[in-house]
Amino acid sequence: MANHAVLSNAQVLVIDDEPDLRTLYELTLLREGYRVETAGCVQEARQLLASHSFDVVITDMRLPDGMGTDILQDLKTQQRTERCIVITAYGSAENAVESLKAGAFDYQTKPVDLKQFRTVVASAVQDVSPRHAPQKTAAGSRPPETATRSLSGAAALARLAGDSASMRNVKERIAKVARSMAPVMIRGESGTGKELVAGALHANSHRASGPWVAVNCSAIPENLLEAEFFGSKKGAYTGSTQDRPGFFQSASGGTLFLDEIGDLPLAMQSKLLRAIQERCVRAIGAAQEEQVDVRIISATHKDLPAEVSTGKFRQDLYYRLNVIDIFVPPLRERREDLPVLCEALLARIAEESGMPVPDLSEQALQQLSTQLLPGNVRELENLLHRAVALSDGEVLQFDDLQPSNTSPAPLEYTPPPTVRPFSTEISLPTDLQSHLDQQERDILVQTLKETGFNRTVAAQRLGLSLRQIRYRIARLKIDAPLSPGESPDA
Ligand SMILES: Nc1ncnc2c1ncn2[C@@H]1O[C@H](COP(=O)(O)OP(=O)(O)OP(=O)(O)O)[C@@H](O)[C@H]1O
Repeated sequence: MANHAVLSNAQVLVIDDEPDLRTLYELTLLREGYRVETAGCVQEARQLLASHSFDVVITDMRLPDGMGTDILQDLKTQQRTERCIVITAYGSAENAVESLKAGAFDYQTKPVDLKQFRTVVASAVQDVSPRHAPQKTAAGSRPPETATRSLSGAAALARLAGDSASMRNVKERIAKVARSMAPVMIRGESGTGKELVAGALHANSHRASGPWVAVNCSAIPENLLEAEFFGSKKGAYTGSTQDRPGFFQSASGGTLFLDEIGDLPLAMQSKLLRAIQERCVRAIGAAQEEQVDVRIISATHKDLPAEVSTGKFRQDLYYRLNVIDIFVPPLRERREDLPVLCEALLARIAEESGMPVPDLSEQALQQLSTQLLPGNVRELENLLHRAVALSDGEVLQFDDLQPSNTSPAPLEYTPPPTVRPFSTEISLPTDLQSHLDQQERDILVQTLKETGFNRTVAAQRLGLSLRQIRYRIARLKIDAPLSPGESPDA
């Protein structure tokens, strides 16, 4: 019986040169309620595609007059909306990866498992189903379901603040690859926003209404990894009183985000590879394997090719996960994003704490731009959080902002004009506050002496207001005579 009655008029094109297989696929799809047409070679397929559009195209990789990737290429250059599923020979990982890179929605390996085949076609059809949904809206406008979905996808992209060329690239790439099944690997330093990128990929995919399961691989004790990933059955080990789904089962129909993938131990890497290749997992204590339909997005701050070459990361798993690669640049390479990032982060902080959005003065922004921020956007967020918590007015100050010298200055860092980065080679004081107080006192005393103890002129020289310099003189207990005409309690 068809599971997808509502989508029953979806049109599928099957391309395979083996008549038996063609018939098998055709019958399977007809029983699901789809309308099916078939072709035995590239040329025949092109004729059908030229005559009308389909929802899904399923093509064998090797065809008598060309390759399945030729069809993919056609669809791409003609900017057609058909989702393409490529069927590759068993064990031919390169072909599978190649077709995903070329824009295939998904692939299946031979011999095709019909249950899996139906699931994959159903997700591909669902992805394009709005065209077939009852058109309740005005011609040209989107049916409600798609509108909501694309809105949340757009919102997820908008959450990624930044207008620099590199961030625009990242966003374009997200929009481009979100809707395929291809695994994506996100690289970037800690705190650059990799998880936000992963979330935007999910929100813009056809799985947006499915589950989103984010896992920090480095946070799970090694002996629990298998149970956490693949689940466990009741009684599988002492104390397991009920069946527990693993990450794969929980993410079924959605996206599994594997953060810090580089920290996964080798033994677990092999198990993960198998699960990805076979699309099956076996819960601990289970007799049977179960099929899982998840899209994998992984992230790492490590140099995984280097880990591969030292044998710490499996090369085959690396290739499986890294079909599509997205690099999130560090903040120091997109300093121009600082103002809009601050604005977005402050708006978020204010919303979370139910307070009005504080203003960031030019001066405060200047102060921030002197920071190296090796912790990237997370560090910036923490600084802003602190400033908001400590500020008493609506305009933020960073009175005690210190140079970030916790990690070496990156070589390619170019400071913005007029702002000098702090040297990382200063000798570090043991008591920072008294060290800074002493420096401030020396500067004030020297300026006061040079201006004949005229506080107004000294303040002007140092870019302070009269009130500020008076406050500092008092705080640092500087013994300065009053300037002529100045009242002691002014
Ligand atoms: N472009 C951005 N716009 C707005 N907020 C951002 C942006 N990039 C990162 N953030 C915020 O910075 C914090 C860190 O981001 P995220 O957790 O995505 O980084 P990450 O690269 O995954 O870090 P890690 O490698 O340490 O897991 C989050 O609170 C996130 O919301």
